[in-house]
Amino acid sequence: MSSPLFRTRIKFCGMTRPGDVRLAGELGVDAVGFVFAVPSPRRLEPDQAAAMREALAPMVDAVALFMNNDAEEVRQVVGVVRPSLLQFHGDEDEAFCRMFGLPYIKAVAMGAGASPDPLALHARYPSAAGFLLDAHAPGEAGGTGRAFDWSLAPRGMTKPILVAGGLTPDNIHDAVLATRPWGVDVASGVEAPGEAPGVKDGARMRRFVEEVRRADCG
Ligand SMILES: O=C(O)c1ccccc1NCC(=O)[C@H](O)[C@H](O)COP(=O)(O)O
Repeated sequence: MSSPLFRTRIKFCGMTRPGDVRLAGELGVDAVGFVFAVPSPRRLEPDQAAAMREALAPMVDAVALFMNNDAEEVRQVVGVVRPSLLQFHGDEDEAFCRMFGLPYIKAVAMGAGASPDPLALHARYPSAAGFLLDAHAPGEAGGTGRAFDWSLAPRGMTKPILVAGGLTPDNIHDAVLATRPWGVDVASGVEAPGEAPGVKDGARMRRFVEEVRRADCG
């Protein structure tokens, strides 16, 4: 997608500290993600995420991320955290994804050379607000720091596409130019080296945003 007025949306995922959430807003990031997927090292309890939501600037989306969580847990998170968007990474079907009455993004596994058919995706999830192309293989968790082959990103998707997986300040410029997505999503690529997963690095966050904006001008 390119137009003089277009800007690539940015989501920082797997936030675990209020200060990182605050900085994301100041940097002009469009959305932050709170992870409730059981296998994730970035997993939060609902009340932790609710506390971090308080640090969120106005007009920045709070996204709640799930992977095969049961409906009761999703409902509890929706009630306590009040996300504006849901993101599903598991085997959830259309009926499950839509039952919470919020817009949702469905993650699509791009690992192991997968090359999904856009028509089939739209047919399977007609109510999805968009799709997130992530580098993990089917059945695996995200947040791996691995990239997928961007040339396999499906073309001709009519709904917004987010590209994710292994994005960093060093490769995001090329990733945006290669895929021209609606948005990009990053977890480990803006984290502080040597720190626990979820601990973001202010300088990396800033440089990531700068590089996306540079690509938007290209
Ligand atoms: O981030 C996680 O720990 C995670 C766990 C289980 C399912 C999904 C998860 N993250 C999803 C995301 O949206 C990440 O931003 C995406 O996978 C990219 O991660 P990274 O390669 O670390 O930038």
